Amino acid sequence: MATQEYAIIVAGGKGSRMNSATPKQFMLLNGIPILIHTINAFFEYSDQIKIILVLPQNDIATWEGLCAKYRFKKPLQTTVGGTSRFESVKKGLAQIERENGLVAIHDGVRPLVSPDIIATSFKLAAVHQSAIAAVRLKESIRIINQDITKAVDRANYRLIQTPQTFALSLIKQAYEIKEEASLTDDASVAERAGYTISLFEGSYENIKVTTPEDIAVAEALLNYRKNKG
Ligand SMILES: Nc1ccn([C@@H]2O[C@H](COP(=O)(O)OP(=O)(O)OP(=O)(O)O)[C@@H](O)[C@H]2O)c(=O)n1
Ligand SMILES: C[C@](O)(CO)[C@H](O)COP(=O)(O)O
Repeated sequence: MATQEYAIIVAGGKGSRMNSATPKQFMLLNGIPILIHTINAFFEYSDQIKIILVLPQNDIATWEGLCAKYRFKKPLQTTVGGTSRFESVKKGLAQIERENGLVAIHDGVRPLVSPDIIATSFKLAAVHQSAIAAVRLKESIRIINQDITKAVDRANYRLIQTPQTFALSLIKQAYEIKEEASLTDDASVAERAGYTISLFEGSYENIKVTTPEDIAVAEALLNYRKNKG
């Protein structure tokens, strides 16, 4: 691996939409915490990758317990997150001293990311400076303006996922901009900072575990994968 590859796995959120006492990144899928599935996918992609894991301040002890139980091939660097995803990513980036290399920023709660998707994101980011996983819409959509709704062409839209992989210098510079609520992902931050965004085909399996039914969907997808072989 000529270029150093990093992954920032953001798991610093509270999971308020999940309505669970346990933050969703620590909830179990087939008996294994969501975050462990996510980390394993990155180590399956490469054992040379440097992982920076962003955690909630209150869950460091939970994490230490998981480390003792799951014993990763390589050590991970950890840091405490902030009050928004933007702040958590920024804190993750601050852990990387180098300016050259590539970094995949990934939601800790997307446990079904595949090593292939991670590999594609690094390959494309090496060429285009950014590589953002995205999927086509499977349903019709309408735009809403007060009481009036209007059909729009779904072919003009994409659902955006992570990993969102960038040249390190680009994304470090981009994250110097002021935070705004509309900047919900890293591509929005890079775009606001003036950079062009490159998309690539993500996967419908790469769901974000957000609300309670997503746990059942994620487990079903894990089993689907296992049976597919
Ligand atoms: N302050 C935050 C907020 C979010 N995240 C991470 O960003 C990813 C995507 O965010 P989301 O699904 O919105 O997670 P939460 O913020 O935890 O959920 P909610 O919005 O329902 O509270 C998650 O892996 C989450 O842990 C983070 O690292 N730090
Ligand atoms: C980063 C992200 O997962 C891309 O789809 C998404 O923007 C996070 O949004 P959320 O509202 O914070 O879950």
